[in-house]
Amino acid sequence: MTQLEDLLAAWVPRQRWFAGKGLPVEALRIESAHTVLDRSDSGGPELRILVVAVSQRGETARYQVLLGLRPGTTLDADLAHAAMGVCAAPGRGSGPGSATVVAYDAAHDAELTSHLLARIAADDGAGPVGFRRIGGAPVRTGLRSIAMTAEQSNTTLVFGEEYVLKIFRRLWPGKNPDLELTTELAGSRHVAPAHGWIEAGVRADGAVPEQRGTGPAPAEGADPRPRPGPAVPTTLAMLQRYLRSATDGWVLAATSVRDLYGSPGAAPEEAGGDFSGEAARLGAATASVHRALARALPTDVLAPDDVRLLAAAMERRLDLAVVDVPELRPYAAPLRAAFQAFADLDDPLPVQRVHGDYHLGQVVRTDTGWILLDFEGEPAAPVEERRRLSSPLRDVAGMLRSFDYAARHQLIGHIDEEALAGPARAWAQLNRDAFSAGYEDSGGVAPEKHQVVLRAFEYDKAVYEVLYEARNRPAWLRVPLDSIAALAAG
Ligand SMILES: Nc1ncnc2c1ncn2[C@@H]1O[C@H](COP(=O)(O)OP(=O)(O)O)[C@@H](O)[C@H]1O
Ligand SMILES: O=P(O)(O)O[C@H]1O[C@H](CO)[C@@H](O[C@H]2O[C@H](CO)[C@@H](O)[C@H](O)[C@H]2O)[C@H](O)[C@H]1O
Repeated sequence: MTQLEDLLAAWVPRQRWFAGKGLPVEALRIESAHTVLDRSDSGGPELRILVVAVSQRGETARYQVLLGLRPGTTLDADLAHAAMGVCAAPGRGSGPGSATVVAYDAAHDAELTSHLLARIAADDGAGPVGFRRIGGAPVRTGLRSIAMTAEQSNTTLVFGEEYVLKIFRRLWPGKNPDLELTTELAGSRHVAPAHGWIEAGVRADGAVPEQRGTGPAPAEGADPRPRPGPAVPTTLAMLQRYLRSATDGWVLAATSVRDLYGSPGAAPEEAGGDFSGEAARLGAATASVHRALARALPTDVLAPDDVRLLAAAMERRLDLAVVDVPELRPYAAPLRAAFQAFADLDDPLPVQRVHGDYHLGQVVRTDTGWILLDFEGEPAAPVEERRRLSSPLRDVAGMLRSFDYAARHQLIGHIDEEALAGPARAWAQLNRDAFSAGYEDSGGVAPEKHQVVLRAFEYDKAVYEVLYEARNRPAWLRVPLDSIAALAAG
């Protein structure tokens, strides 16, 4: 490993966006490095876009790192928190007398990120990294960026009060579904318009060389790891309009819950921060986006045999989750029964492109209504799976789970936990019902008429959440586990 790879091997696994938490890193390698800016000749900074391949449990995942390099051994105080460490200037030899640089996360360096915006504005598609602008409207440049501090799977930079640049961290070859669906939904009043993107060739893993079963025996000494396949044009970042008046749906819902918990004896619809009107409007916005997706992109109807395969995949995910999170084991039987009931329905299932990771943190309330964000799908799922057509009820189930999350998460460690369990249930039920009614009234299917399908999707999401929390926020593991326990009991 180079000195820089050593620094990255210590830094990458500590980042919020690193998806492989909890598993040892077997190897880390810089797979490609693209120079966006090089002022090193005059003692200035460099900006490089790195694709870093990280191997864990024999599988390779690729991550994007915006690498800043500055000469010397220290950074100014405003960048110190972004430092990875000191190394010999990469690519310029490491012998005596070679230059020493500080490597750091350039997402925090507004001087460097301004070049990303300028290149998108110039629609500069000439080099190995394509900077593309959407449509004829100019993109404003010269704006300073600030990295958002939200708990995120990616990194979002806010430029002035005009744009956000979402830097995709885990890279999957091809067009990112967030860019794909956001551009397909251009014109929807529930989606923030995209203004451009950045892309570069990223390798996918090819086939594993050795053949099992009937294939020819592997050559002696053959490397059993998957060989990198050809480079595929891959989205690295998306530029989108910044929604100035946006308030996170999660924050609004959590405020309403807090208000209820602070009003002993009040019913959720009577407490000052009643959220049910917003929940109904959110249901309507969701139905509107589902309709727009169905108009713009292919739809299909799954035959009962394919529905059974879907249910079997849910069971498989459960089996894997039980191995990683043994606390799930007591509920495995009722979860399995729900998936089986879905398989036994013997009904065709209409499918289309959907959001795929729908929850209150993916929607913001603006002065013009609810806006849906982040059409990337579940960050941990392979991209082919995330592009697959699915039932819109999957998104409905995701949001219903989120009402449950909003109601329960403040119970953890609350001194009145027992007394508040009832109000928490009532809050979740009121908002689940309001969302479902808004969804149906705006032309979506009636969720309550599809209980078996909905329950299977809700359980599947809850199993995903158990794994997500175990890996990312163990203190929250109780939230989905308690929901599963309650669902299983009812
Ligand atoms: N266009 C935007 N305008 C204002 N805030 C935004 C915008 N896009 C994202 N955000 C904020 O950033 C948060 C994270 O964005 P998201 O796209 O969900 O990133 P991630 O996939 O990393 O979770 C959102 O919950 C929202 O609060
Ligand atoms: O927003 P992301 O794409 O990063 O989604 C991941 O992280 C979410 C948490 O930030 C996680 O959502 C879970 O917690 C939310 C509250 O923080 C809650 O609203 C959701 O209902 C719950 O699923 C999401 O599952 C994960 O993919």
